[in-house]
Order: sequence, then C-alpha cells, then structure tokens
Amino acid sequence: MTSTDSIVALSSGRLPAGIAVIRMSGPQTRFVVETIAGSVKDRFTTLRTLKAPDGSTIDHGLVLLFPGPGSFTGEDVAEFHVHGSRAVAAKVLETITGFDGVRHAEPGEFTRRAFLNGKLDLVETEALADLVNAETEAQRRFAVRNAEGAQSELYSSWRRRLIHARAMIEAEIDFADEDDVPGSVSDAVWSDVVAMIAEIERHLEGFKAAEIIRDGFEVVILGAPNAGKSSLFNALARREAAIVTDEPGTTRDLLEVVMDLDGLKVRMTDTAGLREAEGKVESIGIERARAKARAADLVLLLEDMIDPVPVGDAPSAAPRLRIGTKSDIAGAGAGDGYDLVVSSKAGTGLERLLDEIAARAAAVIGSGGDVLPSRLRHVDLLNEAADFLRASLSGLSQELRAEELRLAADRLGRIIGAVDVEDLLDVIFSQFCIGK
Ligand SMILES: Nc1nc2c(ncn2[C@@H]2O[C@H](COP(=O)(O)OP(=O)(O)OP(=O)(O)O)[C@@H](O)[C@H]2O)c(=O)[nH]1
Ligand SMILES: [K+]
Ligand SMILES: [Mg+2]
Repeated sequence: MTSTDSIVALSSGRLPAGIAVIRMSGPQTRFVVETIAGSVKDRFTTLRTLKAPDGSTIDHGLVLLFPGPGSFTGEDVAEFHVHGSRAVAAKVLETITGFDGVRHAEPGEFTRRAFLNGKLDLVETEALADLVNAETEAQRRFAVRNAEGAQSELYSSWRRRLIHARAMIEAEIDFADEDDVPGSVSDAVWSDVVAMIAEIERHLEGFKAAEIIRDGFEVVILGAPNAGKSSLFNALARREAAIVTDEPGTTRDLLEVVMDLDGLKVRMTDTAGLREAEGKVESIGIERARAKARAADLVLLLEDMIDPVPVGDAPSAAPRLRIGTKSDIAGAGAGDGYDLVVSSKAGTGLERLLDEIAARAAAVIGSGGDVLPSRLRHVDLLNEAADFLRASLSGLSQELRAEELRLAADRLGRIIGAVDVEDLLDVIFSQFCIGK
C-alpha cells in the first residue's frame, strides 16, 4: 500500500520539554527535508538550521531521514528533533503542513501505515499500544515480548500446522482410490489436532494473568465497622485518602488506590464496614463492598484484636488473609489465629503485608515466561478456532472435516491480521495517541 499523502505529528510528549520530536511519513518526506533542512545523509543524524520556505530560521535541530521501505511505516520517514517549546513545535508543524500533500496525522496513523505495509501484524500492533501505555515493569515486560512477536509466532505456528494438516487431508481425499497413500497420514493429522486443542486450552487459561498484568491485582479490604480498614488503607497508600473517625460506619462508598508493588499494578479498595446497617446509604455501601469482594483477587479480612466482631459469611470465594489490627494496643497473644497482625498507628506489620500481597500477585501472573493472550479479541477468536477443531474431529466426511480445519485456521489468521480484518482496524488504531 502506498499513500499519496504525507502525515506529520508531534511524536514526543507534553510540551514544554527539553526536546520535541516531530515525525513525518509519506512520499513528500524527502522533499520537505531537503527544502527546510537541506540534503542529509540517509539514516545519519545531522545538525541543521531549519528554515521556513521564506528563508527565515525556525530553529536548529537534528534531522534524520529513513528511506522506505526500511523504516517504521515502510514509507520515507523523517524525524526533526527541535527545542521543546510549544512555539517551536507549532512553527515546525505549521511549516511542514504548509507543503502540498502534507497534513496532520490521525491518532495511530503512523502505526496503521506500518501495519498496512506489512511491517507489523495485528497482535504486534496491539502489543506496541500496550508498550506505549505501559505503567508498570510487568506491563512493560509483557508488552515488549509480544511487540517482538512472541504471541504472533505462537498463533502463526498453529495456523501453519493447520494449513499443513488440511493439505494432508485433501491429498488423502484426492488419492483416496490409490493404494500408496498410507492411512497413518490422516491418523497423525488428527492426533496433532487433538494436541493443538489442548495447547489452545492451556494458552487460554493464561488470560486471567494477562488481565491482572494489564488491569491490576484487585485487593479488597473487608471487616466490621471500626476494624481499622480505612486506617490501614491510608497507611498502605501513604496518604490520607480515606476519612478515619472513631465512629462506626464512617466509610460508605468504595475508595480505590492504584499502587505499583514490585513492578506489578495493584488496585486496593477500602469498603464500608459489614454489619446490619440501619441507614439507606450505609446499606448500599455494604452491598457495594460485597460485590467488590466477589470480584477480588485477594480479600484482606480485618478484625480489631481488642474487640473482634465476626462479619458472618464471607461474601467472596477469593483467597483471603485474616489480619488482626491495632496491635499497638492489643495485649500479647492477641495475634493468635491471624495470618498477619498490623498496627496502622505504629506502622508495624505493613511491610510484611505489602510483601505478602506482592508475592500473591506475582504467583497469580506466573513467571512471565509464558506467552499469554493479551486481548479479549484473541480469546474470542481462539475459542472459535478451538470449537472448529473439536468439530473437525467428529465430522461426517473427510471433506467436511477439512473445511472445519480451514475455518479454524481462518480464525487464527484473523488474530494476527493475516486475513480480512478491515472491520477491526479502526478499533485497534484508536488505542494510540497522535504521533504513534
Ligand atoms: N490504636 C490504634 N487505633 C487504630 C488503629 N487503626 C485504627 N484505629 C482507630 O480505630 C478507629 C476506626 O478506624 P477506621 O480506620 O475508621 O476503621 P474502619 O474499619 O475504616 O471503620 P468504618 O469505615 O467505620 O467501617 C479510629 O478511631 C482509628 O483511629 C491502630 O492501628 N491502632
Ligand atoms: K470508623
Ligand atoms: Mg472506614
């Protein structure tokens, strides 16, 4: 695909900054570079005076020209590294868009051109969006592997196996009358399909881990009124995020903080104390606490060791830690039967608790060595592929069974964008900011 128009955008972050990077792609790129910066050696950094077409100086900066197809988009690409003020960036953009056939880029348009020119497949494109948006070390590690193609390679290899399998079955159909095609060929094909179904099922189990890496490990603090939930929440968040008073029923609504624990995103929620509430507001708050706990990855069940109040049936099947609170005023021996004891007031036990949360989150996401499905889109298509594979095992004729293999391979192709995905592109590229 060759575009007839060229695009330009500020590709670096918010201004003012030390340096602004303005990127351009498309057929007018070389002409624009030569007009405003003079000729430069391809792929080398050159310090130049940038001049507007009327001869006035815009700025001094570094200029880089990557001729297509060996560039990010596959087209001629240039970068201008200029002083990072709003005025300089605006003047460079205004000058470049002043050329015929050059316009501002849409969000994600550089990456979209890279995809359309075959520089990236769809899964790699999604991984690049994840990499650009990564906030934690675990998100970065996960995204960078997929951007390098680990996930794409898995789906491509399954697809290649299916294309091969189908070719074998079709050959058998064509030569069915001849004696020299051994029946064991199709036996081998069908046992490979059985193996592949198991591989896909195992891979699908990893989606939960991918979701936790992306959205965070959900920790919900539960307990009776005045158990010390908000005090612990504030101590762990290291700020006064929640109101603390000695009145039971102080917290009514859910309050969330997002933390980075050892490179993992963790969402911690403070909740209303569980009891038979009298007021309307409090009982809604308690219902929200129960609902939140049902979706938790870990529940911290708090109990005041001075005045333990059982909270009745646990509203969640999630793993839990029983935590005794107010250890600064509880007597010796009060901590028996708890997983951990803490004092939010004295700050004791907090480090151990954070370590325990981080260890549990790390255990759920695994070693990081596995390739995981990173989007619900992948999960849906993998489930469809697995369904076709299961159907292929019980098809009525070899022809119908081969057709199921074709449909399964098609679904894998849709994940990586190897077959018709026009309808998906707007969704996927809208995840990017302008300039990427
Ligand atoms: N001595 C001592 N007091 C504490 C500690 N943690 C909390 N408290 C006190 O216990 C009372 C209740 O604390 P909160 O943090 O509001 O308890 P809560 O569980 O959020 O209460 P509700 O939101 O009403 O359900 C307050 O008076 C706190 O100061 C602690 O570690 N040591
Ligand atoms: K309280
Ligand atoms: Mg509270």
